[in-house]
Amino acid sequence: MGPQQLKRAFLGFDLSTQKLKAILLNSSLDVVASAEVKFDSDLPEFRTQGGANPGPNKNEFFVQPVMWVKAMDIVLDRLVMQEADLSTVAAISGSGQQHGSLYWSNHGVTTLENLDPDKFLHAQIDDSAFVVNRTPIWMDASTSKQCIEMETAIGGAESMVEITGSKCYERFTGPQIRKIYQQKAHAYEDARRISLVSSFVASLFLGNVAGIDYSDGSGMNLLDIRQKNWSQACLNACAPDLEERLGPPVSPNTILGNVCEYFVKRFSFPSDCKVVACTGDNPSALAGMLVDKNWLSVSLGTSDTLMMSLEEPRNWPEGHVLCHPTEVQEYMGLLCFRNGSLVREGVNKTEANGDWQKFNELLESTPRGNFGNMAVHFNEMEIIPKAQGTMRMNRENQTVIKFNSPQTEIRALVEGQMLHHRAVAEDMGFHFGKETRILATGGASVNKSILQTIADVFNAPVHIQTESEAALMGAAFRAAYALYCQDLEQDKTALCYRDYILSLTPNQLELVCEPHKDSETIYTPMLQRYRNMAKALARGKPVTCVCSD
Ligand SMILES: Nc1ncnc2c1ncn2[C@@H]1O[C@H](COP(=O)(O)OP(=O)(O)O)[C@@H](O)[C@H]1O
Ligand SMILES: O=C(CO)[C@@H](O)[C@H](O)COP(=O)(O)O
Repeated sequence: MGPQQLKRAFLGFDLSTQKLKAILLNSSLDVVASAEVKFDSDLPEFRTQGGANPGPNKNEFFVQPVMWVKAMDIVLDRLVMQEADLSTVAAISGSGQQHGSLYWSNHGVTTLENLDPDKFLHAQIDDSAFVVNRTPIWMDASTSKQCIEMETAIGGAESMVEITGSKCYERFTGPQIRKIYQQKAHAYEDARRISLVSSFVASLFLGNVAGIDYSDGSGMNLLDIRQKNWSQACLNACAPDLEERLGPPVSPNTILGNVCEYFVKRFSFPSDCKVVACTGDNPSALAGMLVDKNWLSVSLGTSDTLMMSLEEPRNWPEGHVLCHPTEVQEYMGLLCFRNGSLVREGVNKTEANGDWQKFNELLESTPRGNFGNMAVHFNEMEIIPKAQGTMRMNRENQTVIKFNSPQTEIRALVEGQMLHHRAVAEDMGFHFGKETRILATGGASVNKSILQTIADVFNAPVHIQTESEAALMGAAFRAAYALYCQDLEQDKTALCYRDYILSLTPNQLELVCEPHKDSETIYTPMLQRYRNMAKALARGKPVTCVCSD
């Protein structure tokens, strides 16, 4: 490594549901600075709760895109306050919450191309930069009509799965774009370009609307995941003249160009600092986890997700197959559960005064299996199964309104969530056996009591990494790898992504929880009971109640 390379740093961003995070890694991929902006508390003027605003209609959720622009101003200033040397940044990449979309006006695109370094980004990229100022995010589940229309237009859900890797899901970008086309026809007409949250992050640094990468693009019901191009049939089923608004999709390893002058003048980035295509936060987490194919990756962010690498695309009736974020010939499987951290946070507030330590003490004070008391908490419309509501069942299989102790409530919640995740994964053909190992990441992965419940319910050891934010690390790692590939150009001896990153930094995995010996005996029968409860909720079955457990 030459002296210039020794000074190289890599900058990663993660614009997820509740915050914008940034991390600066040196050439050995050690963390040298990090900063974050929490939307609810740092930007209260946008009145988000858990990073989102509820819309006027049922199942609608949105964000004002200017909030994300403002967050970028603040997070960069916070890095500078830590004396992070941005003049050494050789490459930048990022990740973003999946499926959310931004609609650039003509004026917005022109502004982006001519940013004035004397002003904050948000003073320039303001409301007038977007034709939709309440922009839909992944939590929005209001597009059932558009999902049916798109699937019908291309010959049914199976065809949609075959082409795009997923049947139509309400939060996916295609159905969301179609809703805007139908309900805000003028805005759609005026939208010059459409970005995903991830490609929006890249666009800011590029000073130009950036291409959508194959991996995050797989969460739109628009990309042909085998051909790695927009599917004409899906575009036609969605909205007119869409291809020109999306621009050509790009490989996640693409160097999009140099950072724009704004960042050179305002923050002293080198003028040849590269902007690498950004991707979705779940693909980015997989890129940050660096595990091989025997591992199940679990992200406990706002949503809970399960992820795994796949050599070939599969046609799953539920769940998602995405293009892989680092191995261009490969794919990844993704299951997303919407009722994750925010539901745990809610129960923590009511049962333990919002104190996670107390929450954990109560969880640990109850036995595995919770004496047969079980709960399903789908506070918001769940993704698989499509169901909403709460159900509690005691050991006699009677539904109850509330359990009579906070500890029973807490264990029923956490076991219920993990049983849900396991049941859905098993129903899709996954087998959790002796060889299964789990790697956890995301905000709730710091909680060992929750991780122990995962170990027990999945009957598999659970590990964590030194950095609990795999999506953020994945962003910076991908920036480093893209630069390495560029340096080697056509060299066929180039290391693959994982080998290259591991050649610079060891993947420090810490085994945090092993399953108890009785786990399988306890949780196997509970899985079937759980499935019945979730099915009853999905059918909207009226609940017959007794008073308590
Ligand atoms: N000690 C903890 N125990 C359980 N959950 C926690 C703990 N600390 C943070 N969390 C959860 O982490 C969530 C945020 O995770 P994070 O990965 O930052 O979210 P996102 O990436 O979706 O913005 C919060 O909603 C919070 O409930
Ligand atoms: O919708 C999905 C994945 O399909 C969500 O996982 C979003 O990508 C939001 O991620 P987090 O903020 O919860 O990490």
